[in-house]
Amino acid sequence: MHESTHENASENTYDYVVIGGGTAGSVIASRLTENADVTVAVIEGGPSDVGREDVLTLRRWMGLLGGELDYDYPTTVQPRGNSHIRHSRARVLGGCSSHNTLIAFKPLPSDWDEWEEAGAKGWGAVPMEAYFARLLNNIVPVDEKDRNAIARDFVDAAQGALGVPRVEGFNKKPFTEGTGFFDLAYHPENNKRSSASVAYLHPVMDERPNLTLLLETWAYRLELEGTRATGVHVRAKDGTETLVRARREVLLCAGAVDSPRLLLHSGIGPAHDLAELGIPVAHDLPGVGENLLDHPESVIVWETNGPIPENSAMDSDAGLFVRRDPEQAGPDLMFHFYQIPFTDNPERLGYERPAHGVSMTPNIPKPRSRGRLYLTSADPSVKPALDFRYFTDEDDYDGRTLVDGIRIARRIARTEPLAGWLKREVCPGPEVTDDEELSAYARQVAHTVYHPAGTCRMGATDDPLAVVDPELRVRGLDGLRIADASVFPTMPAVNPMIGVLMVGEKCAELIGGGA
Ligand SMILES: Cc1cc2nc3c(=O)[nH]c(=O)nc-3n(C[C@H](O)[C@H](O)[C@H](O)COP(=O)(O)OP(=O)(O)OC[C@H]3O[C@@H](n4cnc5c(N)ncnc54)[C@H](O)[C@@H]3O)c2cc1C
Repeated sequence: MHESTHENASENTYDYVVIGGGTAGSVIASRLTENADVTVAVIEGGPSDVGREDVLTLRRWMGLLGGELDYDYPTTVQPRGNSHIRHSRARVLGGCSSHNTLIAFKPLPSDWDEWEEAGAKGWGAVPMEAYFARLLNNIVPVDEKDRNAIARDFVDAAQGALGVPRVEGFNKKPFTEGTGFFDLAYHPENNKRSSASVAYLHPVMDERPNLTLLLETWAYRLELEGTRATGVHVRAKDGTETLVRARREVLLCAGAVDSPRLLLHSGIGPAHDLAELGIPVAHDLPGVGENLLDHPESVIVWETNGPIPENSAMDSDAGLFVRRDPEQAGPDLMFHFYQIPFTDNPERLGYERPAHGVSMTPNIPKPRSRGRLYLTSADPSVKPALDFRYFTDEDDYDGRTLVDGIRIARRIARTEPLAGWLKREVCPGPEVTDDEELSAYARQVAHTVYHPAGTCRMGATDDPLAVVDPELRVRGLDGLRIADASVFPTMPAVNPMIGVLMVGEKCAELIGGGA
């Protein structure tokens, strides 16, 4: 790794400038620098994760949320949802793959095919398969020693109650339903993360003089010359401001919140909104910040008869997919099973956290509500507004899905061998039974699975609301691609990180800079 001194223009010029050393950015920087003739600078807002046990130990993930390594974005008031949700976004090398739970699902064929139908030509299931095979992360099933007895009994009870298949290895073949332990990107022998940074940057960062990591450095405005992006203005930890230049391309990988945020502050976005804030319009691109997607979830909590065994990979190691509507191409309800009482949101409504307990968190794989990210100030240090418009879809599909989720969760809880562990339902509580009350509860305590996406969505070149074309190039500009969760045209039914890593792999190939 080369240390930059910010001294002069030639030192601050690289072939490629990657903004955001997160999940997708780590993949791209690593792949591009396989070619020793190519120079790459990574602008990363956070510090290195090297040697940081608090980051590298998967099971410590919850301790990172809301802390100094979290950008911690609030949501706007959600009239039909929970206005108190804080969206964790990691400020550290590896990005959210350095503080997430590393559940590793290859997106389903129907997810990719939906992208292709949305105008992302070349992103269908068949061509995308190759990128999964390339991933360097250690993707393995939850190890036997990490399989907690109550999680095993949850899987048995889910299978018994619903008749869904037991799945051992969710990535082996496409599924519509099933229950089992997840695949995780981790090293079971020491519970170490196999994040994007661990898998892609750690093995090479001290060895490649063509890779420069500018850590704790914040990108606040793109440099445009006419319609060409030529670099980015950054501020280092000590306050020094520099222009980092790209000879070939700028690659924006700052995530679903910060990629559109940086575009907007650079005058790239809906012209009317920018003008209202006094930001000079460089390029009118109405889709920037639109199509804000997420996987919303709710929670149902039980007190257990006694303590739960300690062993686990990360306290939510098993889950369940259900397809209520056989017309759907994939699952339409998903559950994480937590071996802990997850009462953060219910406590606001007066519920108490039991000493020992478990939770099921039903979520909506294909939510229909769409939100929007926008700026409220021309000051780049002011956080953008995130209006997810949770539970606002016309037919209340999203709200109804969570009600179904609570009912299904109760059926599983009544079924052995899980039933014998459970003392009582803490929240919403057995007395809450009618649809309206369940819906009100489910939405008030709603949480996020932390999957914001879609705010710079990919689409056909002539789609006026697409932000990037199928080669990830920002429409109407040169020298600028985006590769991260923001380019998702639609939400995969499964957890998105593997999809983001695959976007990174494909982006590196599109650039053609690899070895
Ligand atoms: C708590 C949590 C748990 C999750 N669990 C799972 C899971 O188990 N499985 C799963 O599939 N998905 C999970 N996810 C979602 C998944 O982690 C994300 O969708 C994915 O990692 C996003 O990758 P990205 O490349 O889009 O952005 P990120 O990984 O967030 O990368 C963005 C990077 O850009 C940097 N950055 C941003 N703005 C700037 C700027 N202006 N200047 C410089 N640097 C900047 C950030 O510091 C960060 O490193 C979880 C997310 C969270 C938060």
